[in-house]
Amino acid sequence: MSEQRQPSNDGMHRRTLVLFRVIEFAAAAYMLAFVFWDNWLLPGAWQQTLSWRVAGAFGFVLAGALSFIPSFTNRQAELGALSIWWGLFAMCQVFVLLPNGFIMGLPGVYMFGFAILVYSTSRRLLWANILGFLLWPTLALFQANPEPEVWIQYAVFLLCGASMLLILGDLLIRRLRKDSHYQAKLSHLAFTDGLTGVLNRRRFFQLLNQQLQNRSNPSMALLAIDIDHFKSINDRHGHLTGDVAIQTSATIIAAQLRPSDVIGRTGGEEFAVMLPQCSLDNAKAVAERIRQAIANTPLVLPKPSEGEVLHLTLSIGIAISHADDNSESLMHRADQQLYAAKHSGRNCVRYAESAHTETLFSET
Ligand SMILES: Nc1nc2c(ncn2[C@@H]2O[C@H](COP(=O)(O)OP(=O)(O)OP(=O)(O)O)[C@@H](O)[C@H]2O)c(=O)[nH]1
Repeated sequence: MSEQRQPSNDGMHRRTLVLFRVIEFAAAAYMLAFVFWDNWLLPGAWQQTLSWRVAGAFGFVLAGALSFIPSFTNRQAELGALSIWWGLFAMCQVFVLLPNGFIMGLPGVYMFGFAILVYSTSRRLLWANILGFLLWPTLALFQANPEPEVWIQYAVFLLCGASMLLILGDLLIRRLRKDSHYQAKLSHLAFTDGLTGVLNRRRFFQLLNQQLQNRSNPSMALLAIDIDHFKSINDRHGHLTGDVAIQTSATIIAAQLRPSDVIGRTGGEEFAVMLPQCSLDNAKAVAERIRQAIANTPLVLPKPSEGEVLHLTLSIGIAISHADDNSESLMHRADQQLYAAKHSGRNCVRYAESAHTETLFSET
């Protein structure tokens, strides 16, 4: 039926990507800077820990660099989580090697814990991240085999940290979901015609222009559709009945289309249908199917004309796109054919063989 695409969120996507790269490269710089910090605090310790710090920094640089490869750019959350796990792992190895490293390392573990929250964009990732948060320090603890009281102290801090991250992560995920739900709702409202549920005029023409700019597409067909004598329906039965006639027409037209076809309401009782990759012969068949479906479906009227039956008819104009068309020129040709169909007595399909000829295709 009608295509209801989400708006592209390119601006936001680019900002997130830039933020991701800044975080990754800043984390790498931080890892390396602490080599010198340790040397100042603990003279000589940096030599022991250098390789793990460099390895940690390498993980961050790698994640940042991968984000420049197009196939990875949509996987920032997973990439970020992996790099943070790796950073945490490298940092835990550093703690094992430093005297009193575990006590000194707790703030660092927490810092990494909070960093993984940035990349916990789904519940699955949140759980995986919390597992990483618990796993690496515990493994490092086994390696270091410290005094029992350090074990207990560490285990308590880790479990407190993990539960805190779980609560915060869950709150963040709820917020993210609410935002994206709200965004989807807003774009649905902005792109959809309130009466019929098909695309509104603005969105239809946006998509039409996009299709026409996509030069890899062969010719497309555009149908301009208008309900015949609609004013008299309103005048005789009232606007409520007129609205029902418009809604019913949209539903019947949409039911005749392929999933890749797009229908929009372009005016009061006017619709347009985009048929991508469609020859004139196929477009004529679709238009004729639509015309017949409407003509053969009697509309049972609502109150106050309950019980009465109305027979709607459509006039349809077809235009086939040229290489240099934009939405206006293509719509203009389809409209010309629609007016020709109206002048030929309505309830028929008209199309142009070429730019200069027009042919009456069907008539009842
Ligand atoms: N009920 C209802 N009527 C609408 C809506 N939008 C436009 N109209 C009415 O649609 C009618 C369109 O009439 P015209 O443009 O004269 O066309 P027509 O009577 O269909 O005549 P032809 O197109 O020549 O067959 C007008 O009376 C508008 O007020 C709407 O959303 N609901």
